[in-house]
Amino acid sequence: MIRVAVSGACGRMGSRIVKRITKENDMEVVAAIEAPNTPFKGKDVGEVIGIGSIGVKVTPADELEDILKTSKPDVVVDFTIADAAVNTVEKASKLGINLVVGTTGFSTEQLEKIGKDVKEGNVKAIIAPNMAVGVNVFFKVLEELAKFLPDYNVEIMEAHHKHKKDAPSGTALKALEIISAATGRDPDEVSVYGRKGLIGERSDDEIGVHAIRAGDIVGDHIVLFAGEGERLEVIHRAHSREAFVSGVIRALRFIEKAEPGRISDMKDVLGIR
Ligand SMILES: NC(=O)c1ccc[n+]([C@@H]2O[C@H](COP(=O)([O-])OP(=O)(O)OC[C@H]3O[C@@H](n4cnc5c(N)ncnc54)[C@H](O)[C@@H]3O)[C@@H](O)[C@H]2O)c1
Ligand SMILES: O=C(O)C1=N[C@H](C(=O)O)CCC1
Repeated sequence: MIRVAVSGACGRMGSRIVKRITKENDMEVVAAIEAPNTPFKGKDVGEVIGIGSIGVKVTPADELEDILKTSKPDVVVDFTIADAAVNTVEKASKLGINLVVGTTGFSTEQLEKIGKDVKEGNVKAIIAPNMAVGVNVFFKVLEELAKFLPDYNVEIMEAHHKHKKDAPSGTALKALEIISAATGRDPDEVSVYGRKGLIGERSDDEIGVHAIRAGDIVGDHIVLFAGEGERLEVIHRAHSREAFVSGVIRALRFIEKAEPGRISDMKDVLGIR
């Protein structure tokens, strides 16, 4: 039985992850962590998220270390916000607890600290900005297309719900990273985030990245490769957050096989080379 602690347990993703785990026969929720000021402290997380009591109470994040020591999870799943996830990784790594992290919006420095903590703790960690199987195939398609179309102009567009706090999406940034690497470009040099004013002609090297926030859009990503007289558009549309949750469940079943001390991603989980 895989013992799972969920951080962000009452959020859009965390609540769906808790709900799904309760339906699986090889895993169980042993801790539900929420924001330090959560109004749900001490309440049964199942009742909070509307599935009925599951016998696990909501714990505020300032008690994270204690609840990890007492609940003894095999894995901590984090779908929170960047600052919180950095703390989750630090505390879990020090306690030798494996990690599945879906949170996005990390700074470069935060990603470096996460990598350092995972290495020092020699824990197994699966960290991915998008856990949907289709998106990770989409990433592979982008890598191959970029190699065949190095001279085409690339624009990356993403659309998410109005509640999303970070922009552009972690998925869009990963697409930028993949295409840049496949075409020998430095993403920090070529990325252009939106455009406004008398900006002059577009350089061929630049990669546009554009974020739309509206309504209840679950998650759309469109990447276009535009050349002379034609363009290719690769599109992924998430219809439901269940696409991400299914990826989390796959990651939870994979993690025992992951390499300790390094950050694995969904390519490792899905066997995509
Ligand atoms: N990797 C993926 O497949 C994937 C899919 C969806 C969302 N995400 C990312 O997951 C994150 C959460 O998305 P969401 O839509 O669930 O957001 P959300 O705001 O609905 O949920 C976040 C939850 O974290 C809680 N929280 C805040 N600070 C905390 C702390 N210090 N400790 C514990 N919990 C804390 C909040 O109270 C909230 O309940 C975002 O970064 C988003 O980009 C990733
Ligand atoms: O709902 C969100 O927030 C999502 N964020 C991920 C990202 O930032 O790439 C993708 C899935 C949805």
